[in-house]
Amino acid sequence: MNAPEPAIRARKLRKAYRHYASPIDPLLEIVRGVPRHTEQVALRSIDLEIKRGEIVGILGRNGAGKSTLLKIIAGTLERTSGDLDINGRITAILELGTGFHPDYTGRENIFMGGLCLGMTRIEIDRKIDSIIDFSELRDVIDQPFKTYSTGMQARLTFSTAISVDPDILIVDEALSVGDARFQMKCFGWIQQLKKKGATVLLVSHDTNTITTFCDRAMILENGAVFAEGDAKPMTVLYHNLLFGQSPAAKQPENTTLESVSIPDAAPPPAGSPSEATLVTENTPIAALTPQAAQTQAPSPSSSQATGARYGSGEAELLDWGLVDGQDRDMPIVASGARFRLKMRLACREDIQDLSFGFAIKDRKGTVVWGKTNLTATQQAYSAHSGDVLTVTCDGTMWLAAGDYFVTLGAARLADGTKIDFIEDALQFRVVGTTGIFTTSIVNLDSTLAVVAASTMDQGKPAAEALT
Ligand SMILES: Nc1ncnc2c1ncn2[C@@H]1O[C@H](COP(=O)(O)OP(=O)(O)OP(=O)(O)O)[C@@H](O)[C@H]1O
Repeated sequence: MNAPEPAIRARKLRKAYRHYASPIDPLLEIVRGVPRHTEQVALRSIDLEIKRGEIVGILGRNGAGKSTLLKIIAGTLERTSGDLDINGRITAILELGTGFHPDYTGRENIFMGGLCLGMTRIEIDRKIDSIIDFSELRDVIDQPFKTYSTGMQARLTFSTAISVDPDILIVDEALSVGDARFQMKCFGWIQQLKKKGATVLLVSHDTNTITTFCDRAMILENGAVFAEGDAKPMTVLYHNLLFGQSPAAKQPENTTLESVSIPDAAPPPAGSPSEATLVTENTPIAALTPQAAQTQAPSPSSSQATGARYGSGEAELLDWGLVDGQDRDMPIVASGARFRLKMRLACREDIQDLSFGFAIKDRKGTVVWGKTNLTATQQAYSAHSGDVLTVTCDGTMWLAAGDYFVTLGAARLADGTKIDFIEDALQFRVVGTTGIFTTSIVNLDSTLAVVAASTMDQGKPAAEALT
């Protein structure tokens, strides 16, 4: 049996924009037959294949060629050379309000947008109520589009675009301007679309969005596919690209990464994890203790994981860990146990505006918790060359069962420059969450009670009947 046709297939896709010094130059070029332009190559030679039903994320720095690629796939921009096969009805949300007229009302713009998307008037008439409902803009739908906030424009653009039930949906950052609740609604709709077998191509600079929603991701760099593979390793690689060494040193062009294999957590330390004792409960979170410079070598713990490391080098993390009350590594943490996250940072220079942070991510790369001295104390910290700072963060593990990763490091408060940051520096497993849904994300400290009230209680306030 033949493999099903991919939704999108590109071979040697190239795009060179022409720059003319003067508006008359294109005409002179034709008349005189002599080139009067310079070329900006936006896409060099892109090969890609996207299967039906896949959600693929595209990452890349500013100017990498993402929008150019999406516009060519969407058919709004001509390619210079190469082959492109598209199988299915395509809808693209490339820029907010594209094709929408600022003086027309929201309702009129739904009509115009719908016609541009290939719907008939009858089809639009049939769908307009559900479009307005999805946008949640019924109160202002008869006001001019130009009076809408950016988020409201995003709602109308998205709601109109998705009403055609596309086979292929292309979204270029447009969702990032909507508020968080509307974004969730859109992503929920995208998941539904995927279940129906549609293909989604999503550009986002937000790596959480990529790991949460995408099956695969692709990094564009300098107009070429730098790497592609499972979403999670691609986001780690992308961080490397942004903050680490030069791309050439990290990953050869056009290579495919295998998915990150998450090793099983090591066995628990001596003593059952459920016996994990309180770690100095009264120790303040992010207690920062400057100490005399120490030369102790890093001591890898059993829960150390691997991840990208990047930073300016003004200070260096010496060691880090997730430990219990006796300072033992906790590769396995019982739900409800106290824990301490810690790291030691050796300063090579005087640093006036230090901030430190820990974040916990789940297997998909979604940050499920994070804390810095800024959120905790709203203060930056000053350190001198030669200081070794010990940073600790104590807490109670109320995450649901599963595997998690800790990202940690130090940054400058003023401009966010990373000083020494390690993605996924630690890995741990939470166990012992009985009595909650296996799909739970957190294990809230909760009890379930049922009170049977007789019909005699009717008329009493519900709260009273339940106490
Ligand atoms: N209309 C244009 N005319 C000339 N050059 C262009 C044009 N559009 C894009 N470019 C150039 O092509 C390259 C790729 O641009 P593109 O917008 O595709 O990048 P991008 O990855 O989407 O960037 P960003 O993340 O900033 O949106 C850049 O060097 C840009 O300057």
